[in-house]
Amino acid sequence: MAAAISVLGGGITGLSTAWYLAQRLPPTVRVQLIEGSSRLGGWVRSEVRQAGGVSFIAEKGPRTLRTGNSREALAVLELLDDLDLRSQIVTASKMSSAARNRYIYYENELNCMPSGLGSLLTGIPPAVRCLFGGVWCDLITSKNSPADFSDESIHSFISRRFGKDVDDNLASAVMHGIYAADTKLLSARALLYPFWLADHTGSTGVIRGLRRVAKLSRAYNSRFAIRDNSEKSEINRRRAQNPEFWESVDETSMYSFRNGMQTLTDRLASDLRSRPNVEITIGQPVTKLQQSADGNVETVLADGTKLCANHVINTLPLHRLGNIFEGSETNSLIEETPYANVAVVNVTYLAKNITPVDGFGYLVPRASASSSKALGVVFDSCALPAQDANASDISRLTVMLGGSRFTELFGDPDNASKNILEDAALETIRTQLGITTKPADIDAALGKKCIPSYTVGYVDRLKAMHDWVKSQLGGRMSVVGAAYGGPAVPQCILHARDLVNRHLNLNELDSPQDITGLEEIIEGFEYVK
Ligand SMILES: C=Cc1c2[nH]c(c1C)Cc1[nH]c(c(CCC(=O)O)c1C)Cc1[nH]c(c(C)c1CCC(=O)O)Cc1[nH]c(c(C)c1C=C)C2
Repeated sequence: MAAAISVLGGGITGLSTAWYLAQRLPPTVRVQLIEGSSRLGGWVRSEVRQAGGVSFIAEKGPRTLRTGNSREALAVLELLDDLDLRSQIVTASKMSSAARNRYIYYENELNCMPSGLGSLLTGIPPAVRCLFGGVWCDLITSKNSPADFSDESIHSFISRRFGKDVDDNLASAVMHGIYAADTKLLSARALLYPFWLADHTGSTGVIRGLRRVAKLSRAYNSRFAIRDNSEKSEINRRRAQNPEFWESVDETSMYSFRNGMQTLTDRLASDLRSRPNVEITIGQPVTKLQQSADGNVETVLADGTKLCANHVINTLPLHRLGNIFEGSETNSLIEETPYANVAVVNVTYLAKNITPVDGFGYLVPRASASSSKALGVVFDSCALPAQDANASDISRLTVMLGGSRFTELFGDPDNASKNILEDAALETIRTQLGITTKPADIDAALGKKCIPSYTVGYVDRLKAMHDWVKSQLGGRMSVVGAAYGGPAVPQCILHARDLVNRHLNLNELDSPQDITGLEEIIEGFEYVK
């Protein structure tokens, strides 16, 4: 058999994994990308819609990317550079209202989050006041963690150190905006690691402990910070080649593309299609993964086709993994990781500046949950006005509904009614933003099981997953994606790039490599007291 690698899943992780492989492997090695649904791109979906004679974009999944000097932000920028997408970018400058004004819906008002110490001088909104008491609480409260514990919920951790209000008013809102999940379930160890470590490894409280912890969390931080001279010189080379682009990036706080985020996945897909060593199969879910008689990996598809490869890189979500390893025991990460259901309702008005305030949008904390079915609202037109170039007199908003309360509020996600979701979005806009105008367009889409929840015990379960992956298919499988290295688009892309580099550094893809893709993530959570 000629050398081949299979990549399972055609979302942003699968596409970028296949792209890095195709880019870096010799053309004699085939890359097989397999997607079960009828389209590539996964949760990244930018729909072009029309109303009142104008067309506009409705993002159904992630909608913006951040700039900055982190490895993940730079990995995306490098990828855009390679895909020649620089001219498609639309940006929000660091001085824009979208970059500076982010709100929390608290006590029936939009509370603007401080964007620096200066902004505190103009008044402290009610939602933020608990922070001062919270800091004081941490400074004066002696160590109060149980002697022997390995993890706790974010809610428990924050309440214990900073007071319950800091979670109820602020942290729960932030976690809604990232994971669409409840801090009572999410893991403090996994998601607030430096803070958790400061508390866990000392007796001085979290804030005083952070300085000491900088050393202990070096392995964790090294996942996010530019590592060595070769990474630095690569960025410098690109800066010298395209100085205007990189200087404009320095002024930017976030960006997307003129025609939405799908520009990125579409370009990855079209680039892959143009490569003779890449084969793409869509519309065929994987039903089974097994070792073939010659020791390689056989991917069995729904129509019975068997694709053989020397190695398989699995980007499928955890809830799809269990049933393709027939007869083999799975592990706790696969069995116990819940995924959030989020309804994304795009609402468009034929009027400019319809929101009472300018900004990125707002998040709803637990403290306001009883009066809100929404997790938050994004002011899309305000965040990236350049996306409305074809229709300057419109306002696009996105209402996010559901999360851990989806079933309680809207019933079984499998039977969720589009009308009920759209009505809930309009009610949110009317009661929270005071907008009573009829929209020109409204469209709800359900992201069923779209974001993995890193719940309490995640780090230990990740280690079990590492051992399990190693034991499968004779060491010829690795995993990558939103369930492991973080759910953000840049995290998925960076994880894919790091994994491909790790594989290629070993060189011999036709023998078992024993790389799981989880090594660095697990190392990040290790420390010596
Ligand atoms: C479909 C809804 C999503 C919610 N969270 C995510 C999605 C796709 C994933 C996500 N969102 C953010 C991050 C952190 C990384 C980052 O760039 O900051 C992740 C992993 C932050 C974020 N939250 C919202 C936006 C517009 C962004 C920027 C990145 C992006 O476009 O996804 C708004 C928002 N997202 C969700 C809710 C409930 C919400 C509320 C206003 C859930």
